[in-house]
This record gives sequence, structure tokens and C-alpha cells, in this order.
Amino acid sequence: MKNTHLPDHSGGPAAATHEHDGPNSAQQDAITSTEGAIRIIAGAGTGKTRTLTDRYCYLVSMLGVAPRNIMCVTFTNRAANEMKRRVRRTLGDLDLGMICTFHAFCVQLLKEDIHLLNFPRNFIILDMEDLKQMLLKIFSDMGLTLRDTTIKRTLDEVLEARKLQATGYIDDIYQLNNEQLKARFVTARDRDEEIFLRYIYEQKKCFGCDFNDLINFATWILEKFPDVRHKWQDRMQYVMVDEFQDVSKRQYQLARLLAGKHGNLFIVGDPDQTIYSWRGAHLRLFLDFDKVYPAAKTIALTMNYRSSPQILAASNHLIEQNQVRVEKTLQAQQTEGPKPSYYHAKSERLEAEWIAERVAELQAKGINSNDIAVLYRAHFLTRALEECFISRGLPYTIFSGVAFYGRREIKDVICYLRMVTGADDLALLRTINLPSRRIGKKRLAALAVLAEERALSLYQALKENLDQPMFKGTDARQYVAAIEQVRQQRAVLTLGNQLQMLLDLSGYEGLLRLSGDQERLDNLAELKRSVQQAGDEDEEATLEEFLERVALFTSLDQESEHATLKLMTIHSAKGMEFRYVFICGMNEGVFPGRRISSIEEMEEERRLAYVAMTRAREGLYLSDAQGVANDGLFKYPSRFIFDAGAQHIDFLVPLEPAMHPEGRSNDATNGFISAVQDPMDRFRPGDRVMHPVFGSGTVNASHPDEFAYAVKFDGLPTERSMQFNAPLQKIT
Ligand SMILES: Nc1ncnc2c1ncn2[C@@H]1O[C@H](COP(=O)(O)OP(=O)(O)OP(=O)(O)O)[C@@H](O)[C@H]1O
Repeated sequence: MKNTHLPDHSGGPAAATHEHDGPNSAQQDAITSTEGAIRIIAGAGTGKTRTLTDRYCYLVSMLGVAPRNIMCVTFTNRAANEMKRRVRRTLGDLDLGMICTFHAFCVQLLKEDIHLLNFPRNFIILDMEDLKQMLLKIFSDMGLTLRDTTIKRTLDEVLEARKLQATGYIDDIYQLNNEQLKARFVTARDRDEEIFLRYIYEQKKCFGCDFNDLINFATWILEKFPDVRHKWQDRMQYVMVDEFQDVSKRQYQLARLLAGKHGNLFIVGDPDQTIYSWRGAHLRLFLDFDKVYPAAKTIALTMNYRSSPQILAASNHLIEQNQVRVEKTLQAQQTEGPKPSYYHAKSERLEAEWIAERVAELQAKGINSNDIAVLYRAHFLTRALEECFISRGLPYTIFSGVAFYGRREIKDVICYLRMVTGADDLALLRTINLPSRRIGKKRLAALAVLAEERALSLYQALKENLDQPMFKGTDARQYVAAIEQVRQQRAVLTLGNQLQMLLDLSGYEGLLRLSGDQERLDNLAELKRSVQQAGDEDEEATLEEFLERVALFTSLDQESEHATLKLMTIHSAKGMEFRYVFICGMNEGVFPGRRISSIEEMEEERRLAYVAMTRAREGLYLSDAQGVANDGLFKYPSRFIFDAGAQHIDFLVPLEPAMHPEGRSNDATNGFISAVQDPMDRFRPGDRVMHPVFGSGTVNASHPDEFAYAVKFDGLPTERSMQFNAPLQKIT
């Protein structure tokens, strides 16, 4: 085993920034502070990922801690893989299974202990497609149509909301058998509750866990069974959490539970980069860490090794406009570069052309396309860009919202593979008529009744009733035969060969070929490659393991395959860096989005702009297009351009006064803009203020996180909370 090299390096400015330069003193402190609760507040580009990796290597090689005793959770699988790659480069080939996402960690825990919930070890992980399919079945069972309720609403407001709120549903799963659960449909208080109960019933029937369950089940088991808790707490001598600013309350609770015995909880993140509040991430968790752990040590990393001083100055100025934050100013270590530029185009087409021209200029200077990224707030913004790039023959790759494994043909094949492993009902329903086997709705309904009566899965029921008249004239027998033949050969065939056999015997590949859709065939070829690769990398790898990895894959994990210009949303660009970054569509109503209705949401949008700008190393280009938006409103340049400080931005075309925030009138077209104009924290405790209705009063406290003052008005009996932008005047 190699030792990590950890030379004591001063934190002084360094001109060259190479990966092999030693850590600076703050980084060194973070690497070697191993015991107790440690919070690292790491600004953008300050070497957070690198420090985390060095710390991991330090624990293993200098302190002699086994990798199985270090839990290191990252935000995406992509980040986990990158970290493993770097650790292996230093420490050699080790089992690094505990460097993973929260969800992947929970899968490992559940594989060991889910029997406590009466689920089998080979439970299935339900992805978004499975959930949608399940809901469609439930709607049909309840006689609901998509007019009564939509999939999206049900996913957000029924499933997600209930599972985020409380974990009582797990007690139901645990205590009630299928019949008892079913009996509860009748007593459901309302339609949404019935949908939820039916969902629990369906998931229990196929032993499925959705992404929320993975976290909830793991926490529930740890809380309910002390022996199991102690086992995991013993193991997790060190718990490290990356991107802590985007961790949810429940994930934090899980990390705390696991670190409960040894007390070594290390969190690292950047409060200024919180961009997932809507997923339950709480900036507060980060800010209050030292309240939960009073002995916690906090280390700030503020030397930015990524961006030029000019890019950093604009980014710093932007984020300073936020009120709820931990004050920190990053210092640039890079050499000077040009100021970020801003181009205000007269139309979307002209904006796209301006970007294409700048890209061409960079390429002419010998810059690799891989080093250039165009970032945007929303997917729809790519249309104009794509049209322009295509007409100019400029190759580009879009990191699309639909992840590879979510594509229709890929999901079909994954479900075929699931027929070989667990043969769950969802997988059967998806595959049974691909290609058509003449098993229509009526036959499926009859099969469901058979399965229900005998408490069997659909597949078992089908297999046992192939001779029934109802399957006459269908290809049910061939379907079962294909699956059974692959099952029998599993022990002797490689993963790749199992898949090929299944594709041939089932007729699915033939069906795709018949459709002649080259893109789908290419995707299938890509999937085959990935299955083959999984088998090559590890001869012992099983189909179950492959499916489990795939189920945990999300759209944020997409890797860049081609050396072309990259187009992606800012959310997907999290954690990445590029030499040149374009941020397009910087218009009010787009970025910040029109639906922003509170100051908190506006601050989150600003953090998103900050994440976007800090991805750039040498060049940053901002742009917007004038005109009328989809909703008929006039488009103004984004406030974020001005928030970055006029002195830090090179305005390539002079703006008419009406385009500046201060030049805008307060008419109907920009009511949105004034409605969420950020208020300033204007008063200090003790200030005397005047309100047009309540009269005079004294400011008792200022609560920046709530954007409110506590004011005691002289004429009112109780203290009142007043928004920062309330009509208060200071009395001097
Ligand atoms: N001590 C150091 N000396 C030289 N270069 C460094 C040092 N620490 C980090 N870097 C370099 O700085 C860049 C940013 O590091 P890294 O990607 O780890 O930052 P980060 O904090 O994770 O960024 P972000 O949070 O913005 O995604 C990388 O190119 C990295 O190699």
C-alpha cells in the first residue's frame, strides 16, 4: 500500500495550479482532522473534492483504517466513481463499496437487513418508469382517468409528499399482510389516501422500494432494531458526507445515526451552492451543524484554484447579494484573464449565433471542444442553439433530461432482464406484449384474478396455467420458454451472453430491427456494451448486481462520451469545471424563473447562477435575447447580470436605459420583477421605525433567514413579525 503524500504546504498564493501540488494549510487541516464532528465550508473550486479524496487516503494509509469502516457519501454516482478512481490511483485496488451515494449505501444496508421488514434480499428498486406504470394500474383499478388526476400530481403530492412527511407507512407494511392492507382501501379517508394505500399494497406485493423508501426503510430499521443499529454503528468508524449543502433532513438523520457510536462525522459543502431545496435540502442543516454538535470544528477553504480572478470577482459579487449565507470571500490563485462578457442580443437566433461564433473563435485558437460548455436554466432553451449549431455543422452533445436508462427501449430490456431475476409483475406487464403475443387486456385481467386468488405473482400464475384455454392462440408459452431457458443457462453464460440469448429468444431485438429506428438500435448496442463490460470487469458479477446499479443511475450521472461542445442544464453541471463556460438565456422570467414567488426561492436561483459562473476556469460568457417570452411578456436582462457588478462585467453592447433594473417601470409586464425584488436588511435592533398603519415602534431583532424583523409597535400589545420589505421608515 502506498502512502499518500501530504507535504506540509503553506496556504500562500501559488501561481501554478496542478493536481499534484500539495494541499494548502486549510486543506491539510481538513485532511488530518479526523476525530469528532468536522464541518468544512468549502467555496467553489477550492479543492473540496480533492480534499475529501486526500482525507480518505489519509485515513486508510496513514491511520490504517479499513475502507469498509469509512462511509463516504457523494451526491451522484458519477462523483462516487470519480472519487474511487482517484483513491485507487493513490492506494491501489481496494474494495471501495462504501464510497457511494446515500441511496447506494441504503441498498447495501437493506440487502443485509431488509428481512426485518419481511422483504427478501432480492427486493427490486422501483425507478420513475416503474412508479408511473404502477400508478396507471392503480388508476385503472380505481376507475380513475387522467382527467381525474395526473401521474405527475400523484407522484408529487401523494407519494413523495407522504413519504417525505412521515414514515408511519412502514409500520403498515411491516405489520399488515396483503389482505389486511387491501381491507384498508375501503376505509380510506379520501381518494388520495386510497391511491397511497394501493401503492403500498402494490409495492409490497412485488417487494419494491422506491428512492424514498431506500432512505426511509434503512432509517426505520436502524431506529427500530438496536442490534442492527449497533452493528452498523460499529462498522462506520468514519462518516464523510460530500455536497452537504444539498443533503436532505432524512439523509442527515441517517448519517447522524450511523456516526452515533464513534462520533466521527465529517461534512463538506458550500452553503452558497445549495440548489436542491425543492428536494428537501436545507441550508439550515449546514448552518446549524455547530448547534447540533457544539464541539464541532469548522474549517473554511477559501483559496479558489479554478477560476481567473476576474471570473471570481463577478461570482463573489453576485453571491454577496444573498442575505442568508455564511460570509466568505474566495481568493483566486489563477493568473489574470479577461473580464466575463455579457452580450444582449436582439433575438434568440442572434444570441445563438453569437455563441456559435465565439465557440468557433475558441476552436480556431486550438481550444478543445471538450473544454467548452453551454449552460442553461431550462431545457427548452436549447432549441435555438441546436438549430444554429446544426446549420453551422458544429457538433455538440446534449446532456438530456432523460437518462440513458430511462429511455423506452432500454427500460424494456431492463424489464426483460428483471424477468430472469425476480420476474416481478411490473416487468411482466411491460414485456409480455413486446413483441405482440396476443395477450390483451382481457387475458391480462383474467391472469391477474388467477394470481390474486392463489397469492402468486403474475409470472408464476402464467407459468402454471399455460394449458388453460384462455392462453390458446397466444404466444404465452414462447414467452415463458424464453425466460426459463435463460434462467437455466445463467450459471454457465457470461452476462453479455445471457442478455443476447434473451433478446434473441424473446424476439425483442427482432422487433426493434423491424421498427428500423437507428437511434433505438444504437441505444440497445450501447446497453449490450455496458452489460458486457460489467461481466468483463468482474467475472462473478450477477445480473442482480447489474440491475441494482442501473436502478440507482440518475440523469445527473451521465458521463460525457464525445469530445464535443457540451450543452447541459446548470443542475447537471454541478461539480464540473470547464475552461470556457457560456450561460445563455439570462432573462428575467427564465433565469430567475417566472414562478419564483418568495425571497428564499430567489436566493436559490441566485445560488444556481453562482454555481453556473463558478464552473468556468478561463472564460465566462453571459448572454440573453430580447423579445417576447412564451407567456407574452417582454424579456428583460436577468438581474443576475447586474448582481455580478457592472464593474466586473464587460457589456459588449450598450443597454438602453429601459433594460437596466433601475430603468424599468412598474407596469403589468414586469410586475413579477418588482414583486420579488430582494429587500435589504435595513434596520438594526433598537432602531425606531414608523409604519403607515401601526405607527411607531422599535425593531427588537432582525431574522435574515426569514427576511423579517421582530418589531414591537408602541400601540400594539404583541411583537409583530414584519417582512424586510414592509413599508417601514426609520425615525431619526
Ligand atoms: N492545493 C491545490 N493546489 C493546486 N490545485 C488544487 C489544489 N486544490 C485543488 N486544486 C484544483 O482546483 C480545482 C478545483 O478543485 P475541486 O474540483 O476539488 O473543487 P471543488 O471545491 O470540489 O469545486 P466545486 O465545489 O465548485 O465543484 C481542481 O482543478 C483541482 O485540481
